[in-house]
Amino acid sequence: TRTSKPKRILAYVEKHAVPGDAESVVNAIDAYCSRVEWAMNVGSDKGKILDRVVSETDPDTVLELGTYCGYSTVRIGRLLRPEARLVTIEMNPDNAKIAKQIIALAGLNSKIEMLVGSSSDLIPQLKKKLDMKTLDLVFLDHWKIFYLPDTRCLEETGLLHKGTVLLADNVVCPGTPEYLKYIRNSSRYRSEYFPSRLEYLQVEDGLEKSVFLG
Ligand SMILES: Cc1ncnc2c1ncn2[C@@H]1O[C@H](/C=C/CNC(=O)c2cc(-c3ccc(F)cc3)cc(O)c2O)[C@@H](O)[C@H]1O
Ligand SMILES: [Mg+2]
Repeated sequence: TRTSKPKRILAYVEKHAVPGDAESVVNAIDAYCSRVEWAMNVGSDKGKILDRVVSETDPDTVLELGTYCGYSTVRIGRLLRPEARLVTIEMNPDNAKIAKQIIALAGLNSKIEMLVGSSSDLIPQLKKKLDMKTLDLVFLDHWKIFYLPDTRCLEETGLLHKGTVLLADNVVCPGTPEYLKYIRNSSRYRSEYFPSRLEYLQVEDGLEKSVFLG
């Protein structure tokens, strides 16, 4: 069937990345999306901030909302300890299929589990399904209107603990106004904005890091 952008990204990664080398997978996607066609990966500028937050948090359990092609999934997974676990949720089965192959190529299958479905359906099941005690880090990068309802759901299902870090992409572009208004005004979070650039462009964007205070 006709190719899609995720399929073209996978083809480029298969050609240019080194199997088992997660760094080369990240670099291959960045090379393709900066030279050939733009794609909504967190990218290397915001990716460096993501790397620092992941390393400082040193999480045992990570939840990613919105896998897309798996760029940030691999970016996060490559920094996790062997016993750490990353669950990534993706509702588009075509994207999930591509991302699974990219994650496998990066050699990260042992640390990463992908759930195919809507986050609003799957978050309530996380607690029992994966024996998820609580989450140490959540990376929000799915449709921007879902950031707030999913955060509320995470609170209500008891998946957040004192110190859980929420890291949200695109709080400037495309923007997540309702989420920012809630999280910055809530006494249950301490938030910090990290200014950066929209992936592969010179447009302002940034990440919002919010620590749950319990
Ligand atoms: C509730 C639910 N459940 C499960 N999967 C879900 C889900 N909601 C979405 N997904 C999945 O996640 C990805 C979608 C990501 C959405 N990201 C963006 O829209 C985005 C857009 C830009 C952008 C910036 C400037 C422009 F001019 C145009 C676009 C940049 C970005 O970084 C983005 O992340 C996609 O794979 C979708 O299936
Ligand atoms: Mg994004």
